[in-house]
Amino acid sequence: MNLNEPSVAPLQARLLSVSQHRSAKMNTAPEPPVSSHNGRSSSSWTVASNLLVSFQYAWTGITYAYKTQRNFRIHTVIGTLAIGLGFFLHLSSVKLAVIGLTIAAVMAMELLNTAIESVVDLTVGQSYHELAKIAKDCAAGAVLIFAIAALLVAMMLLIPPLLVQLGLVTVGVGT
Ligand SMILES: Nc1ncnc2c1ncn2[C@@H]1O[C@H](COP(=O)(O)OP(=O)(O)OP(=O)(O)O)[C@@H](O)[C@H]1O
Repeated sequence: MNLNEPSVAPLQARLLSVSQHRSAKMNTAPEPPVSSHNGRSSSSWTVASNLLVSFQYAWTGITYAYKTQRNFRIHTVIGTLAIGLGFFLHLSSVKLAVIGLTIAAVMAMELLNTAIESVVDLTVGQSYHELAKIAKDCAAGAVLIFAIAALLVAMMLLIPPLLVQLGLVTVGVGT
């Protein structure tokens, strides 16, 4: 393909834009750990030998997402505040469970989004590909849907008893 053809110009511009975006992101987000793990270099890997090692791998993924993904940190903080508020308002255990599950679902979605982004980047690198865009946009859309649902759930379960607690509503709503 001749990259100087006029029809390729938009593609080149898009490629440059994505490349700049990736570079900017790489300046703010730490790269995955490259140090040795369990005595092995990061260029080798091993199947988890037991349940504890599996948990360690999972925890590594969670901490990686926390360190590198701003949205994951936001969800963590908001989720912690929502659960804390739920306890403060003496919500029933069922309502606390619903809030907890909803928050967990959002954070799990964010982890899957990060996983998909990593696999896409691993596959296409810095090059622009329409399927890479679709994969990343759909993964981001999935997170957005869950985040909106979590917000609605939290509003429905937390706001009525909060208004009662603040004395703004006197009827027995909520808890
Ligand atoms: N290789 C690619 N080819 C085409 N488009 C891409 C490519 N990489 C990223 N994009 C586009 O750029 C957007 C941002 O991609 P990026 O990998 O930076 O995600 P992000 O902004 O870090 O997302 P999140 O905030 O969910 O972590 C994607 O949603 C996609 O539209």
